[in-house]
Amino acid sequence: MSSFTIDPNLAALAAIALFASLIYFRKPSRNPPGPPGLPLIGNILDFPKKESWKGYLEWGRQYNSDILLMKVPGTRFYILNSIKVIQDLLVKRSNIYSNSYSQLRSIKTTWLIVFMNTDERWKLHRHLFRREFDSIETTPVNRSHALRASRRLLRRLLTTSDHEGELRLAAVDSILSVTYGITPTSFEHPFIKVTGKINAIFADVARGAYFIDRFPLMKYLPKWFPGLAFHDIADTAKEYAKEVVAGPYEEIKAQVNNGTAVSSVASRFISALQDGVKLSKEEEDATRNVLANAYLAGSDTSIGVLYNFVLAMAIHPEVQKKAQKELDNLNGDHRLPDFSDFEHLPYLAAVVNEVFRWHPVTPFAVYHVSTDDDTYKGYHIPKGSILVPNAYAVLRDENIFGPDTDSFNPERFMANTSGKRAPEFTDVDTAFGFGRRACPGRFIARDTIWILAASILSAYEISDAYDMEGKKLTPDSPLEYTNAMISFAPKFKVSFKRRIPENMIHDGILN
Ligand code: HEM
Repeated sequence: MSSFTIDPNLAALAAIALFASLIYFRKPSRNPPGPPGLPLIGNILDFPKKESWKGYLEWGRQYNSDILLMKVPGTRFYILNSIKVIQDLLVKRSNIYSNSYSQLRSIKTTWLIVFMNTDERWKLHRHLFRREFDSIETTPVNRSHALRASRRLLRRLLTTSDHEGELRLAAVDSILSVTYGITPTSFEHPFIKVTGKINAIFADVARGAYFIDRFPLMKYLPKWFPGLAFHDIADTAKEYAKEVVAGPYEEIKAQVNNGTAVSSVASRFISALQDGVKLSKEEEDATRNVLANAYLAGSDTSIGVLYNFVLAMAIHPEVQKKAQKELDNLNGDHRLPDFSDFEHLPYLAAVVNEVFRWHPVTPFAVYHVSTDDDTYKGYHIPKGSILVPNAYAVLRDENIFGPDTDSFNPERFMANTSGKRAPEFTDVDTAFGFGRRACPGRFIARDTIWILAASILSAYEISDAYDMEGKKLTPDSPLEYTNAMISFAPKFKVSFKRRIPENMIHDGILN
């Protein structure tokens, strides 16, 4: 029998040669294009200072790519500039692209859904959100609150000169009525005050976190290090957070006990508990959180959209008149609109869609973080990368929404003569984020904005938009929106002129 032996030295050499050739011939992992940046600090100095979404869209054109890379030491930001790349990654591969990104996590905002990672606890919160804000049982009650809030706004507009304040109050009124049955008459309401303080703190922390975004290694430095004072502010936020989550909940519990509670998400929940429905501690905590989250996530966003609506109407009187004609043809001067009118007002629906599209209040939706290494179009995307979906870029895409997407034109959402709608998407879901994390409040958000828009247009004519320097605003006026996660129009003033008998507005108040 012949024996075959391998020289161990030769075998080792062959293994090394094979390994080296694998490394040598391995396809180099490519990066998407993007601004080159500087050694050591990468792209830290490149991030646009104003309306970043426009800058990213411009770079996309310049580098002829719908995916861009911005590197800072320790972190990679992938800018996603088209619906295709957003759907390919955040929707089709949502199993690895759905974690949230937040430096605020360092301040233990564990009750904020938007900053939770996609674990079982997050799923429970999303489930409760869906049940309370998007179900056949709850929608009619929620809508009745939004309707009442819109009627209260009409009455306040009769006498006020602070239109901006009244619009803010209306958005807050609607969301607080739905969640807690609370109808605030001013911003002095304690709950609004404490959430205002929390929001201010988040803004401060986000500013502090700005440096951490760009120098992630800073998070390992001690608290006393200059620039990290936000850690202390964060401790205060924790105290306020307790008030936001527990305060109104206890108030409604007392009302349920003494029989004065108005039907709301909170009162339904507390009544069910008292009727013997058994819940785990996690479920009870999650419900309390959902209530507070609805207010925090839903108020500033709704306020921003409402301002955009009023601004668009003031600078586009022809659009306003067309929507009013549609409303007048349906109800004339005999009644104010309600949700039963929705199907009969297609132009108004198009106006509301166009408001969400024209200047999205969340131009980047919310950043997502990847939980695994991935390859896309030959590009390597390492675990822990930050994905920045440019919703603004999608909402300005002429292949989807038709020509001249910088202009405010509701017709783009109307069926054309062949019965086909112009845009590929017949609504603006894109304005509400992507994949598993898409906004769970979008149904109540749309309802709220729709009924406010229908009510305001029925009862008032909006005109004479001026900026704060007193310059008249027109469709051609440059409007610089705030460079923030929730982006607001520059401040402006308008006039509201009543167009229906005053008693109709008073009679429209519902108890
Ligand atoms: C008015 C217009 C609104 C806009 C434009 C808007 C937009 C968004 C966006 C873009 C996201 C992030 C989605 C993503 O990660 O991809 C989000 C998340 C969220 N929104 Fe809204 N939103 C609005 C109103 C509301 C309202 C009224 C509520 C509550 C009733 C609400 C509750 C939430 C919550 C809880 C999240 C976090 C979801 C999660 O992380 O899983 N939003 N919203």
